[in-house]
Parts: sequence; structure tokens; C-alpha cells
Amino acid sequence: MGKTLLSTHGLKAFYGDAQALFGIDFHLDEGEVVAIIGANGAGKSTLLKSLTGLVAVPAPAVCLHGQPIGGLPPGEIVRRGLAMVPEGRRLFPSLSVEENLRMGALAGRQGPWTLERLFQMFPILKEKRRNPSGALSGGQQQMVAIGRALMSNPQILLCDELSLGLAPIVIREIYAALPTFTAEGLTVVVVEQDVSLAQQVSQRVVCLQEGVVSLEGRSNALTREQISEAYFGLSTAEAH
Ligand SMILES: Nc1ncnc2c1ncn2[C@@H]1O[C@H](COP(=O)(O)OP(=O)(O)OP(=O)(O)O)[C@@H](O)[C@H]1O
Repeated sequence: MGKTLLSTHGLKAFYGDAQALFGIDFHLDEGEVVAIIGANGAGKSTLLKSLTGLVAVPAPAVCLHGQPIGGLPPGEIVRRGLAMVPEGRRLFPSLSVEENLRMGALAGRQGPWTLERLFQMFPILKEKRRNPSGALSGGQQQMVAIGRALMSNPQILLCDELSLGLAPIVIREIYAALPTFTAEGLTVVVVEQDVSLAQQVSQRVVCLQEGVVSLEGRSNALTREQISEAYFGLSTAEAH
């Protein structure tokens, strides 16, 4: 595995007075796919938002290539190579597929990801390039959201619940694109509610529980019991 690209150090995050993260030490090595799992409200989205400047955190709490980036404006963080596919996709529904994709390039960098490259990967988007994105199916909209993030040519792609509301066959199709991203040198984080899927698509799993890391390990080495305990705070035996 490559060297550490991104790291957090005792990361705490707040919404007003309410604390959501309680000292997260997280790291991301070059080229890996890491899955973040955890129950509703565990802090998964808050972690991603803290990395991308959407939730303000102290500068030294998040480092990219060893440089503090915590609390930088989101646009600056995109320029430094982090891009997020947000939960719920957050497209501009009245804008066309192509316009949504081009938005992603505005704050970004030069690199391998162009409109043509995305259209090769997701040919349906080429077919529908002039359609309003709001008229697409959920899976196609997710492809647009991924494509928009890739258009900024990130080093790190953070994906928040790609599978939300999608049929299993569509989810498989979306996740099948991950190896193409890593082959281009991308490092990927996926937040995923489906634990088996999270294990299948990643090399490493990090489980959050109530704002702390409750488990971390190789995806193929963690047992159901370990995950169950880390996820719910109960062992399987206790849960039944
Ligand atoms: N905008 C907000 N204002 C106040 N509290 C928030 C806000 N967003 C999240 N929280 C709280 O922060 C905690 C972590 O939420 P977060 O959305 O990060 O969890 P999550 O693991 O992503 O859950 P989910 O799977 O439901 O998206 C929860 O207690 C949640 O209620």
C-alpha cells in the first residue's frame, strides 16, 4: 500500500453546541479503497464533511500530504484534490447532464477525467447529455454525481452512500466502476450502509459508532461478530 495521503488527528466536529465527532484518528493511504460503515447518526457524513470543508474543523485536525487543510473553504479543498459525491447526489435538476458535469470542472484541476472519458465509462450519460438531470433515473443521476466529482480530477474521491435508494443491480453497476477509478490512481472512500457490500468493494473498513472509531481492519479479515459489536455496540450473542 502507498504512503499516507490524508490523515485526521483527534478530529472533533460540532453542529453548534452538539458534538458529532469525538476525536477521530483516520488515515487514507495512496491507492486504497476504504469503506466507512456505522449506524444512522454515527458520524459518517460528518467525517466526510469535515474532510471537505463543509463542517468547520481546526486546521491541524485534517492533513493532506502532511499539510494542515482543516477548515479551508470547500473550493480550496477541491483544488487540492479532494472531491465528494454527496449523499442524495445534490444535482441541479433543471440543468442538463452535461451542464452538471461541467460544474465539477469549475473548481478543479487538469487530469485524465474529461467529458469524453466519462461518456466512455457511462455511455448512457452521453445519450442523455442534453436532458435535464432531474429527468434521469436514480442510478443515472448517481452516475452524473460521480462524474461531476471526477471532473475536478481529484486525488481522493469521497462517496457518501452511493447505493441510497437504488436497486441492487444498479448498485452493482455503479460499484463496478470503482476499479476504473483506482486504476487511474484515485484513492477512494465510500460510506456504505450495506456492510457486506462495504467489505466486498474495499480493502479496509472503518466503523464509526457515536462519533468515535469503534473498529478498523482489513475488509477480508473482519468477522461478522466484530462488525456487529462495533456497529451496534453489542455482540451478536447479546443482540439475539
Ligand atoms: N446539520 C446538522 N445539525 C445538527 N446536528 C447534525 C446535523 N447533521 C448531523 N447532525 C448530527 O450529527 C450526528 C452525526 O450525523 P451524521 O449525519 O454524520 O451521521 P451518519 O453516520 O452519516 O448517519 P446517516 O447514515 O443517517 O447519514 C448525529 O447525531 C446527527 O443528528
